[in-house]
Amino acid sequence: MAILELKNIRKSYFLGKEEFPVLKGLDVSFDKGDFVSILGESGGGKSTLMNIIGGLDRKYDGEVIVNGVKQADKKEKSMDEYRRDTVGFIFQSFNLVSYLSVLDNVLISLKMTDLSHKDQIKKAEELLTQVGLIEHKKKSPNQLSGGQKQRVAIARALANDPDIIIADEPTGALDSQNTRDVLEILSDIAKSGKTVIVVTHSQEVAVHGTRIVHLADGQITSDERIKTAYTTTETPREFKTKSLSFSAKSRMASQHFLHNWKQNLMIMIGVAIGLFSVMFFLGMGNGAKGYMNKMITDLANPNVPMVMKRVSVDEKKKNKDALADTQQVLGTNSEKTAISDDLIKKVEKIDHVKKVEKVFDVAPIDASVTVGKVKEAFPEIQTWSSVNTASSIKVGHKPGKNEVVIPDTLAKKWSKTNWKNIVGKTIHVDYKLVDKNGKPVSISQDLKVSGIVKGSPAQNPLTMNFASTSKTFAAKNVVSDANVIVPTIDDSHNVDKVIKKIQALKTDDKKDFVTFSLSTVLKPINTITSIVSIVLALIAGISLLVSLMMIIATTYMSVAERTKEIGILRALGARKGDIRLLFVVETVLLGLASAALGIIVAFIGEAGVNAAVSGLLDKYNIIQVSVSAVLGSVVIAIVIALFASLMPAGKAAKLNPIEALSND
Ligand SMILES: Nc1ncnc2c1ncn2[C@@H]1O[C@H](COP(=O)(O)OP(=O)(O)OP(=O)(O)O)[C@@H](O)[C@H]1O
Repeated sequence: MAILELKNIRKSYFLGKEEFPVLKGLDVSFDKGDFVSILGESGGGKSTLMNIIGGLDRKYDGEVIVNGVKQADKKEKSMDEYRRDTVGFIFQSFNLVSYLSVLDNVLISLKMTDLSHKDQIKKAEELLTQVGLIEHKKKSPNQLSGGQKQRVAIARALANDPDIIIADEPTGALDSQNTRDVLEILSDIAKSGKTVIVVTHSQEVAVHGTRIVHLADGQITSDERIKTAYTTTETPREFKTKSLSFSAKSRMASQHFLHNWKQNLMIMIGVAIGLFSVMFFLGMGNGAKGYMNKMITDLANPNVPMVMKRVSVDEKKKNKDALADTQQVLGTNSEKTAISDDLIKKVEKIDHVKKVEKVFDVAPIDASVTVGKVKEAFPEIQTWSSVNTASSIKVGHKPGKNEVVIPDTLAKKWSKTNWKNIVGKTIHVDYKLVDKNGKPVSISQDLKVSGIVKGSPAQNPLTMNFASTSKTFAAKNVVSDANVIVPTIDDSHNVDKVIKKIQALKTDDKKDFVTFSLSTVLKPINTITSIVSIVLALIAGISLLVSLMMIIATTYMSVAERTKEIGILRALGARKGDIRLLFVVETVLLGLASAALGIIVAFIGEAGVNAAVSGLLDKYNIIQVSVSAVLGSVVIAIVIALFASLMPAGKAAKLNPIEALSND
């Protein structure tokens, strides 16, 4: 039975509206085991006929019947399957894929089968043994002679065990010895029961076969049988063909990526610089924000607000301005700023408030502190509360009964070298306050130093214990109610909520309190730092647009360079989508490699800059590249790569396989 029948095949090319008929109602059929040579004058339509037989051309009239089954729908998908399953191509110019080894070239076809990877390699090696090239399997095509290249191409054409082998001038580029070798192999293929159809101008080739068909003016003009077709007992194919798997495509993409490493490295450096800059500036923003927060929170707890009596009579004044009014009189007018227990209870009742501590913040008159032989003035007395952080104490602990925490510069007045030893020693303080009758009273106290904080007595308060200070004040008829209260809030997320409620508390329609919270000071600082670092990162990100253009341009170039390869893959049965994905995967690989490089450089830069400025910033890491910035840069790289590959990969997929194959 004929394996292939062509009935009334008509094919015309059109230039504009003008029709150029090439095949004009051609009828021919081919048997199993036949070695058919198609001869004819140049331009007679031989290649056109081969493209139809090979399933590369779908635009013709007439019927192609394969194994008794009419090629009915001629849809792209069924033609891909047909090429993969039924035909094997051999070209005059070999058409091997230059960046793949001899073995990998044969494997392309085998990757479109359901054989295991191990069996695919076994089969490829058997085929290379069959064509006498097994010892050359690791070579690249450009390390082979013309005859060897054609034998690799034959092995590749045979790999998926097709019924029909189509060869377009297979010996056209070979010397006589190689021509003889190739013809022998083609005869053997026919003897194995396959149909070999060869287009040739050479009489030597033609007489080697079993049948010679002449084509002229779009018709078969003669059909001469030289020998009977070879007969063999059919051995059924031991595998099925299938489309190229994702892993096979990924492997090919990575092979080309590595082959093209120099060009890819240049692009990677470009993209990596952009990604590095974005990560670096965001990391600098994080670091700067963190450093400023640390500086401030080392001094006081930002989640603990300070609450003071509102003295302003103007109810419309915002908290910020009313706070300034209170602060003007806070240290000196204890009557006006004293907070009664009833008011404290109001704060205690607010949701999320765990406890309320009482604090004095007073600015005494004629205040001096005597440390050993040195007497120093000091501006302010405060009492310890949760506002003060334990970490602010460099040596010692918070003040207990009749104890005081002093600034370190004062401790250094006592002893330059052994200043820490002042902890546990007693110092003397003298100051004046105004009592309840408005009369100045002198207070003189001996206090034990319990701890040392950073600062100077000219600017920093002496920090005492509330209970004992309150007692001292009461003994001198000085107002002993706190003038500051410090609520502790259960969770930092509730701070703003509680502050708002405190600001809204009223007695006789007049607001009770003003508040001061470091978190409100930190907020604008953090916002500004974030904005600056994001703007810098965005400016750096512009370079990523340049990278995007660079990848688009190089992928287009790559499609142009690899047009022939695309044609070969399509001829072997790869689908449009396979071609698209090959380019997309390779570009995504490029994106990922760029991201990896960018991340490495960002971490090196981070470590370098942090080490360089560590001395200036108390060992604080001013560059802090975050995990989200790292993950973000990977995502950006992938998105850029996908976006950049979209158009070029689409173009590659749309290439007409016939035109792609004839590309020089
Ligand atoms: N894509 C095309 N568009 C228009 N005309 C075409 C196209 N491809 C082929 N032709 C024309 O169709 C005719 C047959 O071409 P074909 O390549 O099939 O001839 P051939 O017999 O294989 O020639 P050769 O022996 O020189 O390879 C030629 O006149 C050619 O110019």
